[in-house]
Amino acid sequence: MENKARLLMVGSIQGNQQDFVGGMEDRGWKISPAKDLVQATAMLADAEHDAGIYCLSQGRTSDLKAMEKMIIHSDMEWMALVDEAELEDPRLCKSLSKLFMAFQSRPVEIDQIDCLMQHAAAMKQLRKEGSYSAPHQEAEFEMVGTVPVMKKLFDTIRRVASVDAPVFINGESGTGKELAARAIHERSQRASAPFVAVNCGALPNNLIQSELFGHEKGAFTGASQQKIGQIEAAAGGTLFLDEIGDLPLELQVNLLRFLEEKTIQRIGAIEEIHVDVRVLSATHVDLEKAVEEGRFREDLYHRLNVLQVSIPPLRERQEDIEVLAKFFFDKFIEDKSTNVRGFSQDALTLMRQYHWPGNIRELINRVRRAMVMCDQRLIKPTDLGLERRSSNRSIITLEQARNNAEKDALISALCRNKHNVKKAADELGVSRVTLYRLMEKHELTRKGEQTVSLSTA
Ligand SMILES: Nc1ncnc2c1ncn2[C@@H]1O[C@H](COP(=O)(O)OP(=O)(O)OP(=O)(O)O)[C@@H](O)[C@H]1O
Repeated sequence: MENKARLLMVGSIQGNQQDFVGGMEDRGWKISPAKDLVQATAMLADAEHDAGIYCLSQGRTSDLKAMEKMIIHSDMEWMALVDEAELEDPRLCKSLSKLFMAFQSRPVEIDQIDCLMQHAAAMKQLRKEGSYSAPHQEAEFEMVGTVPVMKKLFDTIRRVASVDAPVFINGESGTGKELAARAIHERSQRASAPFVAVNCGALPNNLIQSELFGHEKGAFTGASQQKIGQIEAAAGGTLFLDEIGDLPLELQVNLLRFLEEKTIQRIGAIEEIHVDVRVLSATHVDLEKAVEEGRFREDLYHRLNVLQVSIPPLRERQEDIEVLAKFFFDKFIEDKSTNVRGFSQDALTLMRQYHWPGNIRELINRVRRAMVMCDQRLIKPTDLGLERRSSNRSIITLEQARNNAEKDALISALCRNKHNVKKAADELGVSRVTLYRLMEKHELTRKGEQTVSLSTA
């Protein structure tokens, strides 16, 4: 009896309720009947249920808001039982399509209800297993990636973390440079000391000196207090200088001196202070070009660029787009009461085709937006607010278009089949050997069984 799946039944089927309950129990269900929403909410708080059936009673559509609230918070799938006439109410139809996995018009079809509710219970089970198999997703500073280039990046991060030399991180805006810097710090011997990030491009020139080096009381007009600079604040730990290319030339000299001598002088101070800090820096501009053009000191460039970490743009990590989108979806679903269950195939295809100029930061915002905009169970392309690639990308040849389509089809089949090559090949109607050849052609990973992630928490 205890192992029976639990079905919460709200309201009355308006037929022979006893027969229905008996029939469902014969089919292996344990029914918890609730006469109204208040009782149902209390029962949900009291015990875990596997699925729900909501019996609407005519003239009670005023309860829609309360019903929506209960269903959204219930963490399981529901079906509705309605009278044909009720389907004429557009508000009710909207709620049905948004909140329920299915509905049935009276009179009841018990076998069909049993079948639907079994699907519902299976979905709940699947979600539960999914969340248990990915405990790493709770880590605080976490980099998700499955493609070979990301695995290489994780390996580089691990290696540079174990050495105490300056690291130069380069990558487009929003690719994860700061996250990589934190990952290096968290994995280094300095992990228990502070990690201080300074965006050199965000501060006006006259403030950067005092921000980095600090000042003494009365050092300049307005310096009413002594101020510890960010370099000193990072003592013993790591200083991350983002947008280093924006550092004014006169400050580049001071930074170079600090890197060479490991001492700083607060503005207005006489003595020098020894500070032990590891410097990581990053830029999304071409620093070599800045050196050539005389905007960045060559000696400082070489000082900062002892070890390098390069982060590829998202559009070059096509296989990761879906993984990341789902990763952020799962993350946000925890803090939002939403009935959205995931992405439609069309939305996933569009995401793979999109150019992602803002990289992962943009992906995060698109997923957030889509979860708010979505009024159905699966996110649609329009919810993402992305333009089709064809409208904002350059002209491509027919061969490139074929190649792109082929790659998209491979990625979709592999993702759908959890990287089981045999199943993906069957689905695509090719042999395993052909699929391997095509994967090699498109540089797709063979061992994508699990998401590789670098967790620094
Ligand atoms: N591989 C990844 N896995 C999960 N989240 C990521 C990954 N890379 C970046 N992010 C997230 O994307 C966002 C942008 O990352 P981050 O700020 O590190 O980028 P950035 O390259 O430093 O950006 P900018 O150039 O604008 O300073 C952050 O919320 C970060 O947590």
